[in-house]
Amino acid sequence: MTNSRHLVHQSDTHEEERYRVDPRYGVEAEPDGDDYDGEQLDLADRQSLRRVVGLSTELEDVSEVEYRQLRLERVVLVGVWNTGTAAEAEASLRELAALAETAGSQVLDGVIQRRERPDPSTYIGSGKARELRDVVASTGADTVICDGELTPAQLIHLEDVVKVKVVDRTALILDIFAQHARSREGKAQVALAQMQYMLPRLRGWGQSLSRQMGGGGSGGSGAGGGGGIATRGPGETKIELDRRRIREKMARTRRELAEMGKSRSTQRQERKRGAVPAVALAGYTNAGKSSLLNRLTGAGVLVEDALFATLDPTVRRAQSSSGRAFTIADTVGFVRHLPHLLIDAFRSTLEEVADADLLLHVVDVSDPDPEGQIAAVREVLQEIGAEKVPEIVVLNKADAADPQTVARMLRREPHAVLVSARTGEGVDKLFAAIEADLPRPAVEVDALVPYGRGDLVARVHSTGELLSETHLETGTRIVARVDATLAAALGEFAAA
Ligand SMILES: Nc1nc2c(ncn2[C@@H]2O[C@H](COP(=O)(O)OP(=O)(O)OP(=O)(O)O)[C@@H](O)[C@H]2O)c(=O)[nH]1
Ligand SMILES: [Mg+2]
Repeated sequence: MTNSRHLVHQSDTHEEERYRVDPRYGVEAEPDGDDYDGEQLDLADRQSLRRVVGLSTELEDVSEVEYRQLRLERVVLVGVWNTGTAAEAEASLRELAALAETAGSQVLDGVIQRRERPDPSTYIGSGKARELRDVVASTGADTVICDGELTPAQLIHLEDVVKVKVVDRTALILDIFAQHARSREGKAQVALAQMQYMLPRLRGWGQSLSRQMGGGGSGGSGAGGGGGIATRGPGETKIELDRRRIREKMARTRRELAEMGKSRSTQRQERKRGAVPAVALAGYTNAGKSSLLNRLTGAGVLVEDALFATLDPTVRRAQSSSGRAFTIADTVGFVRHLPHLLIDAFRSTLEEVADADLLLHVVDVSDPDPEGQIAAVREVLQEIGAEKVPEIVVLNKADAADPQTVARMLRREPHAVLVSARTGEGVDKLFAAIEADLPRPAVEVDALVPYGRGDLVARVHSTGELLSETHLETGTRIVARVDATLAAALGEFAAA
């Protein structure tokens, strides 16, 4: 079907979805009597869904179409369990609860349903949806959060039954990211993901446009079911405008991000040219990446017992035990079912990880299911093309971990180092492991450097791998592995 208003109008009685328009337009979509009777809320009920416009200030000027704001809500969680064990389903819902709390919500209750696959219409099926409505009513919740990604139609149908707003995991994670983004790049990345999320949902609402005239919102021109060009009302123009403005803003944001990505990659190239190896921290959210960065470098990076505390990559300099310099980058944490549009939006940040010489994959070993976290992180690593980067598994929070879990993890991940960023335990071993795994500079040199060229000796110390150093009468005899640039600089002093 084409995108034409006209066609949409003609076929809209067959559409499954219902459509909404911001009540402030005065053109709240009218139920189409034929199709939607039983499920339709009346206008008052609809408005009692307490819709709030705009997910973040960033988006407010983009679109005035309604959006499901999450902050400070009283929520009930609902999950559909179709694979894995009951314990896994529960763990997933507990994580959803932690995410909801991170977003500022108060979790009142959680419901899990076993189904082959989510119900195409209401996600949990109509019977369960009615049960959920009772839970919502008895707890006084104002929001339901589903542990998955729902289609716009599922969200709307479920809302009609439970009579409060329904959001999905993707929207929740987007909201957390929006609250936490600080840098210009981070904000732009989140805004892009939010706009992408909104666009298909806008289309649904936009399709009610043909009813807007008949709905009386624009002064009752009386077009009724007539259709055709004449039915295009101001509301329609407005939605079209919103949609176009979102697309334009998305294009603009993409261009800005591309620019920022370019300067980030230039910086990275420069670091590369300086032959300073790049180490990146990666891992599940709340695993302790920022704490570890602070331990390794003394950097004052925000540490918080919250999911997704870090969204902006921080790059710091550090030194291995033998004095070799390397950079170390903190990054955004990963989570199960990280929305794809976020991975896309954060691609340039995540390139920091894919381009690293060495990954420190930080795992919270005090978690009941560290294996699940590792699997989720590796899935994302693969998606961003970082699966070939050498990796050290860092089992963090040793101080709080169950010894049996630790033993199990050490057996499972032989190339792992057990540490506690909190107590400092194991950090020396981690430094030694990093040292051993840093890429070896390419060229072996043997040079007699005159005492006047202490700068070259210092460069060998900080960027090369020193094999031997002897102080002779005429200068310092150095045998070392260094990168090509430094090898060239040392060329004129090559020992015979
Ligand atoms: N007991 C214990 N707690 C730790 C340790 N390391 C970090 N934590 C705590 O774990 C929580 C998360 O730490 P962060 O360093 O913010 O974790 P992160 O991986 O950077 O998290 P995000 O940026 O949110 O993805 C904080 O409350 C830390 O104090 C540790 O070794 N032991
Ligand atoms: Mg962090």
